[in-house]
Amino acid sequence: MSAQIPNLEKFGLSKSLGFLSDERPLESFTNSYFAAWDDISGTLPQDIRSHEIGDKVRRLPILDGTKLVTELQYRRAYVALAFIIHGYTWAGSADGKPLGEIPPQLADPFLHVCDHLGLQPVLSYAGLCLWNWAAIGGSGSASGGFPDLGQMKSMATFTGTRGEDAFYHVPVLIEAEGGPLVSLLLNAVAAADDSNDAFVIKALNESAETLARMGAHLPKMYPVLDAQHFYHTIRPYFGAGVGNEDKGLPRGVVFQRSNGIEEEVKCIAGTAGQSAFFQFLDLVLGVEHKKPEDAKETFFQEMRAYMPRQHRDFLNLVSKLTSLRVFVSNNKQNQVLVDVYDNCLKQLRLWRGKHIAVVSKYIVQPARQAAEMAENGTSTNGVHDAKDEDLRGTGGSALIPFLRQTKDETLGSGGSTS
Ligand code: HEM
Repeated sequence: MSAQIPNLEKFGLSKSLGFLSDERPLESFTNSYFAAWDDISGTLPQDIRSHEIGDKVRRLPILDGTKLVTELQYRRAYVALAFIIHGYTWAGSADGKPLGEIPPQLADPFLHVCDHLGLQPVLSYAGLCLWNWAAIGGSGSASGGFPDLGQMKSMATFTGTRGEDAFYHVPVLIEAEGGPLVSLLLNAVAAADDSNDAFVIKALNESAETLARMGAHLPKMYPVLDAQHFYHTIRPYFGAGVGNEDKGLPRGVVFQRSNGIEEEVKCIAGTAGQSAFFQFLDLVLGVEHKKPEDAKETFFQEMRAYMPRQHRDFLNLVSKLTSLRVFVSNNKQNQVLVDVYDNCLKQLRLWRGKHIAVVSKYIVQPARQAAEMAENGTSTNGVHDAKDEDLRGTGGSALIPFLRQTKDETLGSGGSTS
């Protein structure tokens, strides 16, 4: 009897695009009632530069979030409101101090939208990447496939630069490339349950090829996104309640409701570590990550709270399936099976190695330079704590040791890493 494989459609997932879903994100609201949110999110880079964002938000009417109808409208609202809230927080006041109190014009609808989508009230990976892309001038590439980096635009950004677009869209390209693996690997799990070695071998071979193609998208970031621009100008806008207590958000982020109630929240900042796709790969392939000694859960378990409810529920079901690692270790006599499994894990490990190089360029190196400048007294932006503080990931992880550990845990059968 085949294993109970979850139905992708029920969780809003696509057979070809995986967690990106078949329906493309809305570029604007079809209901003109929400036009004010489109307007503010559309001019965010200019309003941030001029610090007009604070006044614009205060002049906003309180729109009724319960008038949103479809999932696409809710996602559009999440992207627009989350970007406006982070822009308001970090650039809303002319004196440069963050504004940790979010007024009812944003608080009321945003908390409703997050509740509906099952998301924490903060700009997370779904808002930065999954639901924040469109093809420039139409549906896709000239050849009819998924658009490439130069053909994509964001619905919302903080700086309006192509570099910021690339930071959001390279993950989208990787999710799109890897999308077919969701149904393929689930079918492989079912085939393993039916002792169909031939199908599992074919699926693992295809998966290894797809993982290699996913890795080829990562360097696309390099020519478009400048590391200093990312580190000093874009990344600070992702800042959330956790880790910014001494940077002007002592109570985290406080949502002021129109009924007078204040809701204090401390969330971590958005990171691609919140991608459900990579957690899916780890689960079906049987990659296990250890939690730090002093922690209640792994980084990956913690990140599930920051995924849309549908994605979290899907992963919970997948985590109950028997992984392909178990099937391979029960069939060690089939050397072809062992080899294709090991090759697949090797490709995932290589992807993680390439990702570490990206993180080194965009966080570790600029953080070191900033720390050196601060030590030499040549810093102009008051960065004194780069060594201790900024070498943590956006999601709060201990960055390079964490990413190395994650890569090293991506083992082949019998613990192989070659
Ligand atoms: C400038 C580009 C990037 C930077 C600076 C960056 C930074 C980071 C950091 C710091 C972490 C550690 C977790 C944390 O946030 O605390 C992380 C994890 C992660 N990132 Fe990235 N990242 C970048 C690009 C990407 C891309 C393009 C993807 C593709 C979807 C991606 C996927 C992941 C995943 C899946 C993890 C979890 C660790 C793992 O599974 O290996 N990142 N990233």
